[in-house]
Amino acid sequence: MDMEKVNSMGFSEFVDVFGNVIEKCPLVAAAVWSQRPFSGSEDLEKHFFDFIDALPRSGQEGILRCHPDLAGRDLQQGTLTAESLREQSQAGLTSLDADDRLRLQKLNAQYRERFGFPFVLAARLSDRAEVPQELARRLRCQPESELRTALGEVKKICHLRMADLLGADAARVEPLRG
Ligand SMILES: NC(=O)N[C@H]1NC(=O)NC1=O
Repeated sequence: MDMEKVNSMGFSEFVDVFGNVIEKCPLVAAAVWSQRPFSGSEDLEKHFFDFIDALPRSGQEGILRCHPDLAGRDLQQGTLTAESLREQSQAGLTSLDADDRLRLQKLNAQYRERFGFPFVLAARLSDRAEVPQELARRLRCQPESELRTALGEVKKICHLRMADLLGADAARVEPLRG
């Protein structure tokens, strides 16, 4: 999909296409639509990131809370979004044995108890061995820095989902840097 096509989208189509680049937060796409035209994929992405950065802490925590746990209840119940299922599957989290699943669920619960929001990690950039290690490491971080880390992961997830939607066409319209 090229940027000309993106810039020509009406509101409903834009929200349909980009509504889940931030998990279960179509409001972000709804707000970004009014910023068009976009000069390229980086510009489009920057509007999503700027919106998140400008939110008060309660809004940023709200975005984190829209994310399903990794290897959690939504996966067991088959209620993940298509994007999240694909990401968790790529990281090998859909084929954990019962012990590993329980271990991750306990760590997820400890994390939520400590920080008040779920552990968020770009699963496609990780794997089933790394996820619990990273979770255990981040459990020891300070709340302020952990909020920033978690939002950084939301942005990585957004970047990858956007790249899936835009493909190479959008990259081609980016200005060359010399
Ligand atoms: N909890 C959490 O990180 N969930 C997200 N991570 C990811 O890659 N996809 C998700 O849904």
